[in-house]
Amino acid sequence: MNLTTPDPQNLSNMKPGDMFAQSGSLIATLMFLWAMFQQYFPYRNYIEKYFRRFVTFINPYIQIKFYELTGERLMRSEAYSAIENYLSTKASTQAKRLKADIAQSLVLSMDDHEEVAHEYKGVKLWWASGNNTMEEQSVSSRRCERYYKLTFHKSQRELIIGPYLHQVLNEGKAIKVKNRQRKLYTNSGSYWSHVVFEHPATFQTLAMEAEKKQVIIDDLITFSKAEEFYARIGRAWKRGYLLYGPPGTGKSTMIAAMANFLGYDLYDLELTAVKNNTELRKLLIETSSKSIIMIEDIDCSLDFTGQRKKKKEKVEEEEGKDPQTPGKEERDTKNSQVTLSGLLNFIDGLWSACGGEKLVVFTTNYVEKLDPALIRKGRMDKHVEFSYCNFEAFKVLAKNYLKLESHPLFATICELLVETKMTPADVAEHLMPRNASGDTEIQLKSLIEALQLTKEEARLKAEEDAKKNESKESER
Ligand SMILES: Nc1ncnc2c1ncn2[C@@H]1O[C@H](COP(=O)(O)OP(=O)(O)OP(=O)(O)O)[C@@H](O)[C@H]1O
Ligand SMILES: [Mg+2]
Repeated sequence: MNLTTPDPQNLSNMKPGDMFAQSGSLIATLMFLWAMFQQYFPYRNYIEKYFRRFVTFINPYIQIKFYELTGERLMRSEAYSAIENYLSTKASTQAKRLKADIAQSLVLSMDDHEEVAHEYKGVKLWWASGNNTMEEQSVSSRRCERYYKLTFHKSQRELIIGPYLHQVLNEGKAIKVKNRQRKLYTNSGSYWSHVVFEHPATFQTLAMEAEKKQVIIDDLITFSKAEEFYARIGRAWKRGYLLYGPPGTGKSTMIAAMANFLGYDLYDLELTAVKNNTELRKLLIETSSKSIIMIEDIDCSLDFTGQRKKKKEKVEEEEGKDPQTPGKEERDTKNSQVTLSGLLNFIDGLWSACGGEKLVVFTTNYVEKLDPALIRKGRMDKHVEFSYCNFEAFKVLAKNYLKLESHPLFATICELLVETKMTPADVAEHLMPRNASGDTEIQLKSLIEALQLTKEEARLKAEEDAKKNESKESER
């Protein structure tokens, strides 16, 4: 037998196969002898135990197997799928046989019985994929038990089992979140149903001052990385946003951009369809982590305090209407008994912490109508005002819609936007393509005309209001 001693310096970075080759296939010989032994020796079970102990003793490598299915109910193991995702980014450059799947984009992972080598902090380790075909006991069928096997030198045990595996699992989970198909949930009663979320809005295409946008982006990044911070200060990992401003100024568009930016799912909660606080709690417990829960037009979702109802009845009486006849808003909300305290409980109660990493976003056209308890800091941490289109927002729209960075007509538009209130939605409408020729001047001129018209209308209205005020004062 030709036995060579491996260099101890390189021992821990040597592939197990190379190591055995260098040691003159000692183990292969032992295995052969063992096979012979098994066949002819009657006390093989007893000896097998000692033989395995001996092999383990002389083998300097540790192997860890991560099986795909775990538990009595054979659920897919989280560790397995995290490793699969982690290796999909690392292995696709090394492995020769890959499996392909499509989530948000093409995802490649190692095929069965492939092996790739890695290095972590100068230490070599090997990942291999494999499967065992198992006979099912209860059902007369076979199932395939997939696994990933990690091999490393036993001198590196602490480094690999500790920091390395921690990194693999975390990175793998993050890749999974990035690659998954995100969902848009809506509730009918106390049940969520979902479709694939495919809104194309991004912060880049959102017409808003660059500085204001950056503040929001930074806030979102800080939030998404603050798991440890929230745990340390003992607060649920969630953040409340209140977006307010006139219709068509981009509140809903911004929520879609936030979801795309963070890679979160979106839950569009229709409060008027929720019967009571119990149903609300059920719905909210079912929301997953890494999600945005949005409640649009919160001011007209529910009659939270009763005060508003009284106020409204008073106004209707003043206007000579019968307060008993329900308006549209009331008809919508009368089936719902969700209360303000029910909603507040959800925002800062115990079960809002379930799952963690959630944004709660409210939108309204009338921030002044909201109950102060609902929007105080700590509940709605960040208030973002959406306003009429200014020149900076217009330039974003012109770039998106017309691919224009500048144009001689921009100066006129800039002047008009200072004097006129037009929403980004209306501006965008004028920038939509009008003809196949792609002549952008047509859109810009159409916008200028609309701005001039709006300006004139506003001037006439202001004159009319002034006259009314004058006549009221002269009456007094
Ligand atoms: N700031 C913006 N940036 C880019 N597009 C915008 C912006 N504001 C409005 N739009 C365009 O106008 C349309 C309507 O905007 P959006 O639904 O976001 O308004 P909103 O503020 O949510 O209105 P509402 O208060 O009525 O719900 C969007 O589809 C988008 O194309
Ligand atoms: Mg909206």
